[in-house]
Amino acid sequence: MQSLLNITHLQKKIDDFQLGPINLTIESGTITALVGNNGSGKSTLLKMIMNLVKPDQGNIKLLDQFVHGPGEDWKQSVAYQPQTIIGWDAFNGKQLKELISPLYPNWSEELFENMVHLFDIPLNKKFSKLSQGMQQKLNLALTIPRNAPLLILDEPTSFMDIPSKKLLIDVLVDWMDQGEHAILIASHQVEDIKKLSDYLFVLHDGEMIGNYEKEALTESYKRFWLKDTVLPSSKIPGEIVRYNQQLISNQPDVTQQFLQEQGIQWTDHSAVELEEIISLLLTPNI
Ligand SMILES: Nc1ncnc2c1ncn2[C@@H]1O[C@H](COP(=O)(O)OP(=O)(O)OP(=O)(O)O)[C@@H](O)[C@H]1O
Repeated sequence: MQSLLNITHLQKKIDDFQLGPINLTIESGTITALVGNNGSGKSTLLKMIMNLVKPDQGNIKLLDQFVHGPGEDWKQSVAYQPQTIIGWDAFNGKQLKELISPLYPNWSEELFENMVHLFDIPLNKKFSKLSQGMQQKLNLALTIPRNAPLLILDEPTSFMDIPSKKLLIDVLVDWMDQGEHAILIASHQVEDIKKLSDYLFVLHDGEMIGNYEKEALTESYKRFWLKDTVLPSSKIPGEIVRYNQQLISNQPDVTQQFLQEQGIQWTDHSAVELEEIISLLLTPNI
């Protein structure tokens, strides 16, 4: 099967910051959350996919076309919402829609109008006069209806109020049901990641930590509540972290076997919240 996005051995150095090597494949029908600490390279990676930043090494293919090659047909396969938009300030929403919509053959006027109504976006106000949250909403209403196979969103909800964030999740889930689509979304919002994503692509200080299937990731972490026993000072197999009588493991079966063998008793074990798992992945030196 042909992948929608294929990134291989991608590397970029900016001053003393090293991004990659990165390998990532995205298939149609999936949502990938791009998760990382501040300055980990999320926006830089998205800009490289959009050919706005040149990689030092590696390749990016969108529907089998090299993004950094001579052709530009790949641009029809992707809709991108950057964190900040330059050049829109002097235009109102209606004018922006008239400028943008003819560029996209699959543009859905119906979806645009629905989003304007849902988010109560004033189309006659200049972009520069809108609040930051309203700018994000208009930006989304001008991006999602392009109906490109791959939708790339860079922190789309950072200024949006809580009800609007929930509405956007519904819009994106509906949009995924409407055709052969995929989403790559950079986000620090745990709710977005929890509710939307099938995969979590995790970056830490430019290094690729992994691309995890969300359900498998959450199932692989367990918290053991230990009885009042003295634990060995060395790391227990599977141990990620321990605090007081709690031990978090990402290989619960191995940990459980070790505890049994050592006669270390525990009263219970429970699931670990995705938010805590992400924090643990992003603090690899604990
Ligand atoms: N134009 C630039 N000039 C110099 N350094 C840059 C430039 N763009 C990015 N960087 C550096 O690259 C690194 C990654 O930045 P990037 O914006 O990609 O991170 P991020 O993961 O999106 O961060 P955040 O979560 O804070 O939005 C940072 O160290 C940043 O300072």
